[in-house]
Amino acid sequence: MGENPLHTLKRLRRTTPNRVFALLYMCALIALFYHHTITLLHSNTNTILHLSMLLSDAILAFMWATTQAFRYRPIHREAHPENLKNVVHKNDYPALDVFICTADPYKEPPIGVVNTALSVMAYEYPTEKISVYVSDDGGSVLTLFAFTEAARFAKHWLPFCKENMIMERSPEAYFRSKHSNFSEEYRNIKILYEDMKEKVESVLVRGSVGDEYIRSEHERGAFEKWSPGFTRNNHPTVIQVLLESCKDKDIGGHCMPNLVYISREKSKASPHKFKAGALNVLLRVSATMTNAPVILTQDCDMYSNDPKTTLRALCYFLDPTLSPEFGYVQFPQRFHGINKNDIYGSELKRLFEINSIGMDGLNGPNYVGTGCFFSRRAFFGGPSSFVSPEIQELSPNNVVIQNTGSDAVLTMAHRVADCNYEQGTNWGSKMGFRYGSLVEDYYTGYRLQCEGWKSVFCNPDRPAFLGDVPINLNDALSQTKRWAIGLLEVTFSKYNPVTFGTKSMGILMGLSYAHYAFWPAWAVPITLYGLFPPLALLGQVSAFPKISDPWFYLYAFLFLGAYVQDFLDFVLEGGMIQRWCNDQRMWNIRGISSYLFGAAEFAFQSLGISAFGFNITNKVMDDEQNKKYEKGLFEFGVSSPLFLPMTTIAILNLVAFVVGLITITRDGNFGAVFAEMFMCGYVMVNSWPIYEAVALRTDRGRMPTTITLVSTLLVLILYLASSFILT
Ligand SMILES: O=c1ccn([C@@H]2O[C@H](COP(=O)(O)OP(=O)(O)O[C@H]3O[C@H](CO)[C@@H](O)[C@H](O)[C@H]3O)[C@@H](O)[C@H]2O)c(=O)[nH]1
Ligand SMILES: [Mn+2]
Repeated sequence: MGENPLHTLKRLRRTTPNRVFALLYMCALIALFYHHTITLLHSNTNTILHLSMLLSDAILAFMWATTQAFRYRPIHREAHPENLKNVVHKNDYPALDVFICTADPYKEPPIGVVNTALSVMAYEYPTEKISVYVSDDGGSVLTLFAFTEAARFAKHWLPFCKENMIMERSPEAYFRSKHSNFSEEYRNIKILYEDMKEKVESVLVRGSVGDEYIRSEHERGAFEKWSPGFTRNNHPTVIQVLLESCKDKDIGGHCMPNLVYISREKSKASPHKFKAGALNVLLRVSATMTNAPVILTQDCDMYSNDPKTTLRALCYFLDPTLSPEFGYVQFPQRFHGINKNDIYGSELKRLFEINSIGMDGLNGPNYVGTGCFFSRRAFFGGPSSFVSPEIQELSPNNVVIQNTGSDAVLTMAHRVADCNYEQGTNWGSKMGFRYGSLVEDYYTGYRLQCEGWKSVFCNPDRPAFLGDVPINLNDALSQTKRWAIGLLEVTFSKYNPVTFGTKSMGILMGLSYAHYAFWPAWAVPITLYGLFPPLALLGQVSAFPKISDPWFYLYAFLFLGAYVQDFLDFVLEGGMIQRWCNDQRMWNIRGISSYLFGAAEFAFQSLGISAFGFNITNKVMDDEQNKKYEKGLFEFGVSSPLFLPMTTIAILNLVAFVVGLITITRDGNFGAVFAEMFMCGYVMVNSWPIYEAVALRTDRGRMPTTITLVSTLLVLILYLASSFILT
């Protein structure tokens, strides 16, 4: 294989400068803590201020240390699917089971889920080897209806894509990108699609499947499973084989892939474990039907943007030289419809790309919930410590001999989808996707890697998958708030990455996972840096060294060093400068909203005061909001408590800055307050959309008056309180 490798990798040139800089920065940090110590020892005033700054800097320094793991050995990989033919014949490609999760037809419109399914069904891959399993946690007949329609449409769509070598195999994306081809074939397929879409959407609006849409007794039988007592939280299992490989043919007479709809049994009496629970049901049901050795997990909005993606993944699966510990290939989450400057930092480039290439040079990237090809074996214990499932049929090496739709298979499939099936088994603890965190993706990948599995990051230029992003601030922040809660669940478990992770995987991998586990800790320095410099200005005390003090330059170096390096990381990975500016703004905003509230909710839950769930991110496009998003305007609009701290801090810093300016013009000692003024200025620049929303806008997306009023009150309270602390 030497001449025609399946994949290659190269180490990035920035590695050595990164390491040198890390040493330099570490020395600066030691000096900083020395300075903190002497300040605390030598002054007997403003102890709370100094301790707050010390705590903030300690957390920032710890987070800095964790990022060094990502910068230690970043690599770029490239897959060469054109060389696959030298290694294996098409007929010997492994079978592929695709898992698509959806959970609410009103937040995740079924037509979108259908598009995702169609895009993978149409992969450039032997069709009879593909099986698509759709998990519907919404337990909705509307979603099943959409999929019965999709099964029919697929018989036209798959041959159309393959004959015309189409790249966008999600019909919605295809018709969006190509609206000027007027061949008859194009027109026909478009009519079929529009027709399906209209039916699916009108059924959704009506909330039930009308008689006129039911085409056979078989279909009627399926829809009648929604008997009167059927609710999304309490219903029996529904499994519907909509297409059966090779029994069903497309219009050209070729095989269709398997397409199976599953809504697992739900009962109020047993916890369903959200997405991890759904994925484990899919693991088991698919085991009874096809038991493919390769599994692809997909969120319902993440459609395939490149039909050759599975072949890229195969380059790693079929390489005998990769260690036997190879567990999964992760493609980054990438998105469509992000506005030009990415105002909400939705690209999450650091999370999905920059940190991933760093981990790729170690044991491999973390799992991000979607766009990931797993070896089925990875869900059953470590590479050399197989954990056998409770029944032989679920074992990763079991060969299924009966047909997907046969009675025996269906009986078994129903059995393993029961809500009580997992009682007394290893599912969720030692087997399958792991329970115990709202970020089941992060947690599962982490546990697999602790068991010894390695992974690979695959980031082709053309995005392999594209998904939706939240288009209003509240949705965007609620999503990261859920992540923060999920991460804290891991941090405060016995699997904390600093202890358990470093022990199982070594210091660098442990630090990589610790970086995420401690994300919510950013709330502390970001909040304190938002409060103390302006309060110090107002109280005429100093939080930082004066400009004439040599220590000032240490602060300047630490601030600029971190910022410039962050900027370079972003831009060298192909990021746009404007997007970086918004990315760092959103980092600040998340710190004082998502992370702060996530930590608070986690604390309440731990004390038994409240319980949290998985709030699904909205994927419905509101036209008015979308227009504003396209223009790059922040959408506030709702009186969300998430907006309170950021508005308070924005107002406080503005007031302090103005007061600071007045004192400077009066007394003329600019150098004494430069650092505090600079921090206020920095907060103000990042708060620009907030000022706009509070004072300048009149549209529905402006800051609700209650938020502004409460925030102003909070500023007053903070100011009064600070006069007791700062002396
Ligand atoms: O009880 C549930 C809740 C969610 N989902 C599905 O999980 C997916 C992700 O949900 P979404 O609301 O889109 O959350 P995001 O925050 O956008 O998702 C990210 O974060 C999640 C963990 O919080 C991961 O599961 C996802 O893969 C990752 O993309 C969707 O397909 C949902 O249908 C379920 O199947 N069952
Ligand atoms: Mn999502």
